[in-house]
Amino acid sequence: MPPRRIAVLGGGLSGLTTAYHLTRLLPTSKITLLDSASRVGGWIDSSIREIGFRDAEGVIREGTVTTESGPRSIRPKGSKGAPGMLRLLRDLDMLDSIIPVTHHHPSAKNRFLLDTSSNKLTALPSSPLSLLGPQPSLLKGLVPSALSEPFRTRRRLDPDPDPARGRGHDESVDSFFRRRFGDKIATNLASAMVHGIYATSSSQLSVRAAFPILWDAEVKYGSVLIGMLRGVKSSEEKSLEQKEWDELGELGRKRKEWSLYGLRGGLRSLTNRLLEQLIRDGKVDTRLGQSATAMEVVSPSSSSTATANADTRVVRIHTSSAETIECDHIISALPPPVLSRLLSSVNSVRSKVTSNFNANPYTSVGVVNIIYPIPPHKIHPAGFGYLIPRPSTTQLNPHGILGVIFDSTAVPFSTSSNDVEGMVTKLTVMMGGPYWSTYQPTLTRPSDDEQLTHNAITHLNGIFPHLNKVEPILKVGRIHTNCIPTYLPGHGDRLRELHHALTPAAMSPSVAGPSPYNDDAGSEWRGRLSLVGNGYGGVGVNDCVYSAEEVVKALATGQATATGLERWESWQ
Ligand SMILES: C=Cc1c2[nH]c(c1C)Cc1[nH]c(c(CCC(=O)O)c1C)Cc1[nH]c(c(C)c1CCC(=O)O)Cc1[nH]c(c(C)c1C=C)C2
Repeated sequence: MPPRRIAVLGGGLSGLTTAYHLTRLLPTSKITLLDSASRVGGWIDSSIREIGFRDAEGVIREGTVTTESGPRSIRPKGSKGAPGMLRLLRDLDMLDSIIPVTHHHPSAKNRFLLDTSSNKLTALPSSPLSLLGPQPSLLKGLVPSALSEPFRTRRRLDPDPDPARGRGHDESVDSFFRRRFGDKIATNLASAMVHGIYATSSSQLSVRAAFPILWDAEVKYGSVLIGMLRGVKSSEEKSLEQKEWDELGELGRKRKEWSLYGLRGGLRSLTNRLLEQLIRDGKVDTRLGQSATAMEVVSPSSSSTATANADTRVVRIHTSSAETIECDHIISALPPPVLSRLLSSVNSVRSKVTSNFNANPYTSVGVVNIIYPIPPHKIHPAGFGYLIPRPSTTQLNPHGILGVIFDSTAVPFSTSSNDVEGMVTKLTVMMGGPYWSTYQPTLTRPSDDEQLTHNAITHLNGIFPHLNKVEPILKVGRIHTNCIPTYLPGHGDRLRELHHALTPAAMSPSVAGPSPYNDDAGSEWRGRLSLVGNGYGGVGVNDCVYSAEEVVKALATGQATATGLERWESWQ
């Protein structure tokens, strides 16, 4: 029987999408959504800003521009959640808001790395043809490394004593690339890619959790290159995916031409629209500015007629406004460490349920949006932006810059002929992450947003000297503390353990081997807790939408388990 009363914790994209799907698939259930913030959206943070400036001819211009300090674009392929995201946009009547960026757009073709030894941009190869000529210093050796990769020996899947290389079932991205492609590619390409997605060190991040396709390619074909050419998905997976795209009709075909897409008004237009829909439907009790402070599994309150046995126990949530909410099921979209604190707030026994939630560190990213009153072609090449590989010493990157997004050309937000988007240059500088935590010597995290902004501008002036003479019209800095989890090697093993620990006892397979934990502790949560959000199966917006939809489907169709971690059942 699906739960009657469900509480969703967290009002970011994952929590809102969960609540939305609950209203569709479990329309008679009583749904409560809690978020400590007074606004929804979580890390999605778009702003429409009014600007005024004098252009090169001295004419005063006024208008609005969209800036993003979190995610800003969506990929129409390459992740399980890609069709679900487009379905969501269609069902919310938002297809007109899509701004497609086709494969021919400069943003799709021109991506750069910054060589910190020369402060020069290096174009990443955009096609096999571009690999034929001489390669710049950062990419020297790329072609021979790639061509020799299929002949490198395959990883032995036995236990490895080096924790950085995992437990034989996993290893870090850095270790994987060193083995398969050599030191140069690992240092220059893999580290930059990891900066641009996870804002962390490639030596810490699990390759299997973050880039499963690479791992699977080696397991299946003994080579990443051959795996990429032949594809790693089973024919069953491929036909299920194709079915989802076919169901989207013309949209499912059109998206093939897109490299990525943005949304008019920024990604916040999606989270705002979700909230609007929840309010309009009136089926979700949305409590903003109110968070859960503790949770426990208890016998129903005295007003209830049920008897106090294991089957009738309920979840009691204590909230920051000193209220209590009773429900049958929790769907948590909170960061796992925050959830762990809530779970152990009443019963503080050390269990797998609580300890595995705390296994991954989180990275903090400084984000600075800057707008200059001159068009982009006067400043930078048209393209997506640049990433900075991990330098040999942090002194070569004294402000700990991870990358810069050329927002004016990455996603063309311009919506009408009389707006000012095309007359200005929007840049976003991303910094921090491992420079503030793991890279040695560690750099000091700026003490305030002003220092952060100053560092971003100093960096840009060094790369584009022309900017030294131009005063920005707008500069806004913000540190997103603990915004992206770093999935450490062994992430999948820990999620499988968590899945078992949260699965109703009758369904739970026994996990072999001695355990340092009291495996019974936390067992009251079995069958009462589902997990969604970026703490588990991917940090992208598509991943978040996917995890939300899957959990709701599992609950609504009365699946044996709905932990949200079913995928890791087969991880070994
Ligand atoms: C707040 C900063 C973020 C950084 N990474 C992410 C966020 C939200 C998450 C992310 N970024 C990318 C992916 C890949 C898959 C995808 O969904 O597209 C993920 C999961 C790629 C990416 N990297 C940058 C951009 C603009 C994108 C496109 C997706 C998006 O709009 O977020 C640039 C970038 N992101 C980060 C850094 C340090 C960086 C540097 C230029 C961290």
